[in-house]
Amino acid sequence: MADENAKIRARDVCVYYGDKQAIDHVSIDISPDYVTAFIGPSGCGKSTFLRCFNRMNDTIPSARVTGLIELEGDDIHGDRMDVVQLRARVGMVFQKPNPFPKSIYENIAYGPKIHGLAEKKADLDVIVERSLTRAGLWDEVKDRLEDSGTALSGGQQQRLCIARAIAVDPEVILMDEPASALDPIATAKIEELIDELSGRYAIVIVTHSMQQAARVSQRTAFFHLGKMVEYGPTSEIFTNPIEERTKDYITGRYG
Ligand SMILES: Nc1ncnc2c1ncn2[C@@H]1O[C@H](COP(=O)(O)OP(=O)(O)OP(=O)(O)O)[C@@H](O)[C@H]1O
Repeated sequence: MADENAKIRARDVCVYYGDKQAIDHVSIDISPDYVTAFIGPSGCGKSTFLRCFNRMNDTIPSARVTGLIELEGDDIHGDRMDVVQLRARVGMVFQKPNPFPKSIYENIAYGPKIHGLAEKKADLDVIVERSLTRAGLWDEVKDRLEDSGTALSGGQQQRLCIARAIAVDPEVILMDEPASALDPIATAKIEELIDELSGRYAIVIVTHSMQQAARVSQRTAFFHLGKMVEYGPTSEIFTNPIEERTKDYITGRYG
């Protein structure tokens, strides 16, 4: 399972909410060479584990994370790790699009400004155009950059959120069911976008849809009751799983 190109290395990660254990000794490498999908029945811990990678569980008072997580060899829980910086390097896209109640331009420009990535307005303009172009949204919004981000359609808002994550030059993008609130056409656009972004960024996607996991990912991790039961190439997980629990899930016996 060790991957020499790994951006993130997680080893023996456990997560507890108070006394309740939600993740039980999970180890995985996350590489930019492929899109990784986390699948499994509701409540198995997919989102909890995903949130470990940029310390989003820190925002939940009862949550406690143990084990080792490294980003490019640096312990993300180490004293030298700046959490704001970490969350720029490991960006996140949520289930429900959550643009800031600001203009389309400001939604993208805000991160680069606070991270000091642009000195002049002209530099910011370049970042805004590049990020929106990469997120497949530029042509749709280039004439209305001053309109509010919240005035866009749901699918456009989600691509705006992806552009916002891209704008601060992340190494990893975490996506927690990014298309579950979208219609099939908007979903297809997000899936195309994931395909285009893969290779440039290490992408991890939590999804309830096995069809979506099969379409967008090259590696799949199947979770059950807080454990990572099986991990491997997506095609093998879906056609020739080793574990009985994986077989039961993908054949629809539970979940
Ligand atoms: N903030 C929280 N406080 C307490 N328990 C939580 C919290 N968030 C999640 N849990 C519990 O941790 C376990 C894993 O939840 P998690 O949301 O990570 O699962 P999931 O696989 O992503 O589920 P779903 O597919 O339904 O989103 C569940 O038992 C859930 O009830």
